[in-house]
Amino acid sequence: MAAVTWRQARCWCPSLLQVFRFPVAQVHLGRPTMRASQQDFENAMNQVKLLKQDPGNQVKLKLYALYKQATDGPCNVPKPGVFDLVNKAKWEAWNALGSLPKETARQNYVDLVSSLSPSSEASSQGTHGADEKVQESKDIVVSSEDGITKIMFNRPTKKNAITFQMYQDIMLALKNASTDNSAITVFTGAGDYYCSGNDLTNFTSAAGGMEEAASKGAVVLREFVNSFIDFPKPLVAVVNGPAVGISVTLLGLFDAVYASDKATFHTPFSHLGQSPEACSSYTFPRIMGSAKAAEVLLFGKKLTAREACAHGLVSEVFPESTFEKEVWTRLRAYAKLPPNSMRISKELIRKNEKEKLHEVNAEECTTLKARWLSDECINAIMNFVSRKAKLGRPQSS
Ligand SMILES: CCCCCCCCCCC/C=C/C(=O)SCCNC(=O)CCNC(=O)[C@H](O)C(C)(C)COP(=O)(O)OP(=O)(O)OC[C@H]1O[C@@H](n2cnc3c(N)ncnc32)[C@H](O)[C@@H]1OP(=O)(O)O
Repeated sequence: MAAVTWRQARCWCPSLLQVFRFPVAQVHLGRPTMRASQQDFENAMNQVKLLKQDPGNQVKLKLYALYKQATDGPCNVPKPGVFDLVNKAKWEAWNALGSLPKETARQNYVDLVSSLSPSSEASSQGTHGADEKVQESKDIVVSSEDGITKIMFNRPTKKNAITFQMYQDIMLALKNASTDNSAITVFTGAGDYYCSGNDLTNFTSAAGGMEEAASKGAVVLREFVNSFIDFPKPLVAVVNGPAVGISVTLLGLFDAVYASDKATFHTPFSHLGQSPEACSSYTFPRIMGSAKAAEVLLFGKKLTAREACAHGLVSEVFPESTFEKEVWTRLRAYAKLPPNSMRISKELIRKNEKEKLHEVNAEECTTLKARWLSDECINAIMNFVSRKAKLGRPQSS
């Protein structure tokens, strides 16, 4: 329906940039709380007016929606009538942003404009077309095809362990995916593992002392998990092999989890002298019940894919031989569903617990920061780094 309306709108009004008339003078912004300042935002608005090439109606609608969200907040004006095609298309684009915070909308607006400017045309952030690589980074590969943005852990020689840079790349990928043309976003892993969790050398290789690394780690982790809590589109994990640590706990924030029958789910936090993250101290007991969650989070009990499915963490398990084919066929069909409807439904599902999730995330990060400085954790990491310990092997003291 939306596509038809938009096509009609294009015929009726070829120059939507004029129709949208970005009202620079009417901007009243609060104190910026994220990275894009008011000045960045205003600069971006001016940059839009200087664009040499028409960015296309889709992009203009997106700009309009982000601008309105950043300045007025969520759309709460009545929907224009069916024959008011242009305003209806604009309203729909704005309304689709749901409760996206003003600061995030402002940041996304600035990012979108910067991706349109000539200087960044050749940069890593491309426009999001079919089967297109949309983000170049060594260990996180982002591509877009058939309405699906795929974010792939791509460090198979290290079992896709997540480095500091990969945390940053994933946050950027999620931010881009939240406003690109795709309907759903999918995480998967390259090679035999889905992901072996946090790279245990993140802390040992960090510049500065442990104290500094722990403080930085807590900030990065909080921001990283927030980007999953706030992600507005359906988020799906295609778990192609074993998953460890944070790659497991994050699954509690996904909308669907499809697993190969060779996947396993392991959260060895006590073995590592650490504590749960990614809101799992809240999501896991809710998903699997407190008794099973305790086994998994306190005692590090590894779940098979079928066990994880029986306990509600996994949506469905597929035989390894047909896993990729079956799952991607299904996802391509899901990606054809009306995207606004999916976003709105997700928002309804998440709305009542978003605040709670942010609260839990903050508390888990504070707890982890202290854990990272504990002897238990430092010894466990040093044991791994010096190859004395690996999951499943007894730890030396
Ligand atoms: C400035 C600070 C910034 C910090 C940024 C934020 C921090 C947020 C932290 C959030 C908290 C997260 C917690 C977790 O995720 S806890 C879980 C951590 N993961 C592990 O404990 C797994 C450790 N790995 C293993 O036990 C085994 O490698 C594994 C069972 C996964 C596989 O064993 P296998 O025998 O099949 O393979 P190898 O051991 O030979 O592995 C191949 C190579 O990969 C390296 N590897 C694997 N996993 C990790 C890892 N998690 N971290 C670092 N390196 C890893 C392994 O060392 C091998 O490398 P080499 O070939 O060079 O020896």
